[in-house]
Amino acid sequence: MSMNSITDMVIIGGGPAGMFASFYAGMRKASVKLIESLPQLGGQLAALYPDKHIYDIAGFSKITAQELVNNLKVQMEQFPIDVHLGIQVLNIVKHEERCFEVITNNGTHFARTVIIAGGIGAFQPRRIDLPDARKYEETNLHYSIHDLNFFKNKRVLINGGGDSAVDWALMLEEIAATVTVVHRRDKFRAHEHSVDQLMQAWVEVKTPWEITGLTGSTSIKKVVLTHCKTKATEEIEVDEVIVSFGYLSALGPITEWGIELDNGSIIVNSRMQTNVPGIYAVGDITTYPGKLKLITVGFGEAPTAVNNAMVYINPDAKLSPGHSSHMKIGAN
Ligand SMILES: Cc1cc2nc3c(=O)[nH]c(=O)nc-3n(C[C@H](O)[C@H](O)[C@H](O)COP(=O)(O)OP(=O)(O)OC[C@H]3O[C@@H](n4cnc5c(N)ncnc54)[C@H](O)[C@@H]3O)c2cc1C
Repeated sequence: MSMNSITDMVIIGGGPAGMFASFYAGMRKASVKLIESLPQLGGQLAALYPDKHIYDIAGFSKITAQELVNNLKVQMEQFPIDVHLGIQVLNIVKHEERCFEVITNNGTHFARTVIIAGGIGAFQPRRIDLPDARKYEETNLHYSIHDLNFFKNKRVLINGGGDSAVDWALMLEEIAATVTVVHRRDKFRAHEHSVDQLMQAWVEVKTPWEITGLTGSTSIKKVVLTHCKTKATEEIEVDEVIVSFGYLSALGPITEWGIELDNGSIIVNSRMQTNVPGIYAVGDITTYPGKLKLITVGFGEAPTAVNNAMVYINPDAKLSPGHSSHMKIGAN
């Protein structure tokens, strides 16, 4: 292994704490890989409450969670952060001083230091509970949308009653050949305004129905629906099925990495270092006396972890980089 194949920092978790830590590490000229299990950045903000306003971020009287995530992305993009989405870190193995092997479900990365910003754990979509559903994930069963054009002129069925299900239906209305929304309750949980739009769109809305069967050899050809009250059934031919039941999060493997925990949170010292020298932690996943699980606290912990990690990598490095206002960053 050449020294060049070792990254200065692997940051685990692309929530606000991991994103800001990535930016800050970039500002300190560290090479950085950011690994996130979801297909998108933003952690709880993007997954759980993108449209809600947040009022306790310094300098913003209010900002929506998704806007804050977008701003963090712009800030990060000033540096060549190597972002890996849809990848879950399974284990960290320490080989020698300043060499950690970060093992994921899609390969291994070597790092001089690791910063864990895993929040409340790796998010996974809440899956539909039907036999064979997992095999269709290889073909036409989706839990998120990456490219709307993929659905162009296709017959799309969306299952779910929250904001994502309704928003996706409205976005696909103009692109797909047909859009059917299936929800097991009569009432949607989405914003009233979006639900009104959905009812006026040419989207077919089927409530209270649920999916009780999927048929097709390698891809779903037909979806079996059952009416939740009358138990009547019907079949719909489809090209693509999108399931939007929200997310589950689980600390899962993080608890097995040999890092000292207290009640599921990682114990850190005032340098944000764990019991394993060279592994740091920031954000909701950390604990210490007086810890508050707030975005702004994670933002404060990130520079502490990064600057101390810089000294761990090179004991001659300065702990404080000085003030950013003395630096020249970006185009201006
Ligand atoms: C409804 C709601 C409203 C809130 N409102 C506010 C508010 O107004 N103000 C405020 O300060 N806070 C608020 N919070 C709390 C705030 O969202 C959290 O404090 C913040 O998200 C923590 O950021 P984080 O980066 O530490 O973790 P997270 O946002 O949880 O991000 C962690 C990321 O790490 C990823 N991850 C975990 N394990 C792995 C792994 N093994 N491999 C790869 N990726 C992994 C996860 O998928 C996740 O994306 C709110 C929370 C909720 C649920």
